[in-house]
Amino acid sequence: MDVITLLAAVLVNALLMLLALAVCVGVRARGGLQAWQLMLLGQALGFGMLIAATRLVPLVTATLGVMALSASASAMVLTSARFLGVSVSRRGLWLPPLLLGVVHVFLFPNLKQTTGVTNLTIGLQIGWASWLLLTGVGRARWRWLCGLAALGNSLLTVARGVLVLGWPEIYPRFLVPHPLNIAHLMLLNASLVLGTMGFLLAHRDAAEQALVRLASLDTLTGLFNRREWMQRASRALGAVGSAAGDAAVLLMLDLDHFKRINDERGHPVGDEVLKLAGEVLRGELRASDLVGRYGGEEFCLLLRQCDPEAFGRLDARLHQALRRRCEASLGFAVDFSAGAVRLQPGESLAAAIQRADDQLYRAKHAGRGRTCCANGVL
Ligand SMILES: Nc1nc2c(ncn2[C@@H]2O[C@H](COP(=O)(O)OP(=O)(O)OP(=O)(O)O)[C@@H](O)[C@H]2O)c(=O)[nH]1
Repeated sequence: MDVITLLAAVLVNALLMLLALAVCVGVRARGGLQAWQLMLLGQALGFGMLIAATRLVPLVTATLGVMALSASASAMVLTSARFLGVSVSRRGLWLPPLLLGVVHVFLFPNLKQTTGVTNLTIGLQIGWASWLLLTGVGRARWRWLCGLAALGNSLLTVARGVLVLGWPEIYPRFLVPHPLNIAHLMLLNASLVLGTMGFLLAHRDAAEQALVRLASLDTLTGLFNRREWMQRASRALGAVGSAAGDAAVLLMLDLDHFKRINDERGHPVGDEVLKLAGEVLRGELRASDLVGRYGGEEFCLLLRQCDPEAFGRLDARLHQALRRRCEASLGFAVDFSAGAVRLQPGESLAAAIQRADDQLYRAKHAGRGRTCCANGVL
């Protein structure tokens, strides 16, 4: 089989996938997919230059070709890191292509050395990507697909480097239709396709997770929205019913005179107060407690294992923390009224919320800035 044809096939394949990605997800696809588009572009440019090097100023075209391939391997590392949500050294990304270019110029046209250094460098770069992918956390299928494709590619590239440096007499020159060259280019082509499929899956997973987050969180405060909180609280309530003595408390909390804050200081300041309230609630509660924005300036809390003494302390802490946070950040204090009930075995969430709301109503009418409790909370 003709190696130039295979090289051209890699080039065309990379360009077609680049085009398909641009059409399907756009050239400005966020995060990892954009880096993968750069990786495909680097492959196309690199192999295009290597083909050109057979006819045109080989020193320049071959050097630019290996630099493009090395930059493309860096883009593969960047793609993996972005999808895995890890950071990688920037220097580790741009230094190999630059160094490789310089070294290539100095060693040219010594085939053994240029080929050895090029293959070892690019092989190790791809190995870095595969290591990130295969050791990353999570059970995502795409991680294994891309990681194994990169591992195969990396091992074969490093092996070529070792072979040419150690046993140059048996190393097949790149353009010779030797089984090793054919196998390498076929594997490279397959790994480009598998990598593109894998990272598209990763892109879809990330979009799905973002949608789930959007559907379950309140955008202003970052707390659970009403629907998500109700679902989680219902599930927890089931557990409370079965675990006698869980001593769970439901607390409904409503910021005081919030309309006045909006009217007198503006809606953006009102939004800031809501954000601070969200931060205070997140900061003061335990991981096992469930907090959500119930609507407007109203919040719902389900406090597990909350005995009367602990509840008294928490309630005082919440009132004080909100006043202090608003005073420090906005220059005026904000307080809240709240109603608390202890969950009864077998009680529905709706019934418990209604009881807590009655207590909240009492707190508002008793002068605000306080928490009213049904029997048994304190
Ligand atoms: N800035 C801002 N305001 C909101 C948001 N959601 C609801 N509000 C406002 O919250 C205000 C709630 O007003 P009220 O229900 O009268 O309550 P209040 O003024 O706190 O009175 P009390 O609860 O009796 O102390 C209304 O003006 C709503 O427009 C929001 O996301 N941002």
